[in-house]
Amino acid sequence: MSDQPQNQASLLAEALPFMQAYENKTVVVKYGGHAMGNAELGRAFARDIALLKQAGINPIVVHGGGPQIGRMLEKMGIESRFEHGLRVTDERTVEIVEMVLAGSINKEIVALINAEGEWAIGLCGKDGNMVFAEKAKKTVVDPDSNIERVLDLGFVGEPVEVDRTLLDLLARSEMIPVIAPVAPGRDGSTYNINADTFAGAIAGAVKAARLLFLTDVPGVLDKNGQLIKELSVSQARELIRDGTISGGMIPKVETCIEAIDRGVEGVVILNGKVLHAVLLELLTEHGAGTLIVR
Ligand SMILES: Nc1ncnc2c1ncn2[C@@H]1O[C@H](COP(=O)(O)OP(=O)(O)O)[C@@H](O)[C@H]1O
Ligand SMILES: CC(=O)N[C@@H](CCC(=O)OP(=O)(O)O)C(=O)O
Repeated sequence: MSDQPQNQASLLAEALPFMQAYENKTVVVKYGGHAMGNAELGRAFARDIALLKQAGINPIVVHGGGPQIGRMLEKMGIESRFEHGLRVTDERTVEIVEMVLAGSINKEIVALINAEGEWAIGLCGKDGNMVFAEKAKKTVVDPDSNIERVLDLGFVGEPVEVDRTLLDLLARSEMIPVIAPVAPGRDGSTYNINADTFAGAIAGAVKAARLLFLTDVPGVLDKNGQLIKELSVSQARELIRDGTISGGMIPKVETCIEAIDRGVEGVVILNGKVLHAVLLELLTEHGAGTLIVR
């Protein structure tokens, strides 16, 4: 029976080689807005992050909050509009985005990790000059006419500079950074950055051993809704082109490709609605989800 003490101890012992492999390495965990919202899952996520830190691994949490921003915008009577998986962000919207992401959601996650006895610190790209952004220059090809057009997404940014000074300092401390995907521009504006893109930039800058994307689906699904366990960069590009990968999965997969190009060792998209998804993926044989490889 799995609840026998020896079985529980065996499970713990199974983690040892994985802990050794990740010791002193950085793992960036992107906690998506769709994976949040359930108290038990939230506590399990926080405990996983706390356990990684205790095991001598360096976790960095980057969080999203798309659905939560959507709900707040709705309350304020502002319509949400997405293009290519990115929220079209005007001046009023960016204020709300910053309030929801760097305010309430960020502090909720910090509180959850601290409740597990650790020292989380809530940040956004503005803190410690960590991330600077520029207005996103997204182009899309219209599938009917094959003509390329530039999207004007307002205050949507792309990270262009990441300074790892603060992150390196925190890695040597007891602190666990929890980062909201909002960053300043050199032009003085505040930019709303897709949390996947932001996590990829952070993971690339610190040369993370692993970048995990916790979302609300088991991974990348094929046309028949079946999980694709491993996906090469060229296969992933084809699935975006033919529309199998759509919506919020597009920036996620594009980020995976860029992160691999920047030297991140492994990138996994997995279901954050599974209890202890992070520990299962990193410290057991039972990793699930889609692994993106070169
Ligand atoms: N091929 C695909 N495989 C899996 N999910 C997909 C695919 N294409 C589109 N999606 C959508 O992408 C969503 C995940 O992205 P997103 O909504 O941005 O999540 P998160 O908030 O976790 O970042 C899934 O819930 C699903 O609706
Ligand atoms: C530009 C852009 O789209 N920004 C996102 C930022 C939050 C996010 O990415 O949250 P999830 O990871 O939960 O989707 C937004 O405004 O919704």
